[in-house]
Amino acid sequence: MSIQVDKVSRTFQGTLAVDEISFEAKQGEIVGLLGTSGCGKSTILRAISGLDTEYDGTVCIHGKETRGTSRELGVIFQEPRLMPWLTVIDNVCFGLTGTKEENREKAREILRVVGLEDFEQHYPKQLSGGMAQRTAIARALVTAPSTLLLDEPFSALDAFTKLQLQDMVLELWESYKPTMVIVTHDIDEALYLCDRIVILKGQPGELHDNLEITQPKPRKKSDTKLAELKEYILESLDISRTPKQRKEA
Ligand SMILES: Nc1ncnc2c1ncn2[C@@H]1O[C@H](COP(=O)(O)OP(=O)(O)OP(=O)(O)O)[C@@H](O)[C@H]1O
Repeated sequence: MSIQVDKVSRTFQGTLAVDEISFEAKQGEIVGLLGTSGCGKSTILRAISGLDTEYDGTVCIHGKETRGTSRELGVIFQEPRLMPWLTVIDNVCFGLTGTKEENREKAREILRVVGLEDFEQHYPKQLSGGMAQRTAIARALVTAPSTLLLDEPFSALDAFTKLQLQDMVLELWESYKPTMVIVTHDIDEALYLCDRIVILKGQPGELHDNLEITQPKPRKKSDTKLAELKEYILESLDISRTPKQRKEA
């Protein structure tokens, strides 16, 4: 499924938070929404997900204007949002419509993919942060949604778990190529995962750049082209200089 965001603006209590943002995620692309804090990345993702409908402009999913949630869209948030009274497997099954056995079979398959097959009877409080987030990823993926929206999915995790889960998401993407939009603050993460990076800047947030990243995946973290792109992004966001250097420029 492709996603077209066309001139989306959002005002909160009379204050413009994002101003006419437009971009496209083509079928099977991973698009990163990158920008400094408060520029409106999550606001845009909430408009795409349909969790927010009070925006101006349009969001089209596969060419059709949509406003509101859809089963075609899987959403993964920064925190796992698991139901504490349900086991791992029941959290993953929640929302599935098949028979109990069918649902459990599907859930077990995806729990194997995320490496949690031995923890299906655990409750959320018995899991580490990374395991809880893997459960949330399994829950979002169990319906094999054609589009996945991820709002800073790894930002609460330690550096090693974050790298592992980035690779896991890439492997899952390789397996059936869903369209993905991922909100991140992390330039390295965006350069590692994304086919396109949409850069927002300012308050209200405006579209600043739209970069296509053509390096084949999986990518080497040491790739010189990616290092050049990182420098370019840092400079364009004006964060490669100290406040003193900015003043002097
Ligand atoms: N429900 C809300 N009510 C009022 N203002 C809001 C609301 N949601 C977002 N905003 C404002 O909209 C702007 C954009 O917020 P948003 O959370 O989309 O930014 P962000 O780029 O995702 O930030 P961060 O990277 O810090 O999570 C901010 O100024 C924020 O205060």
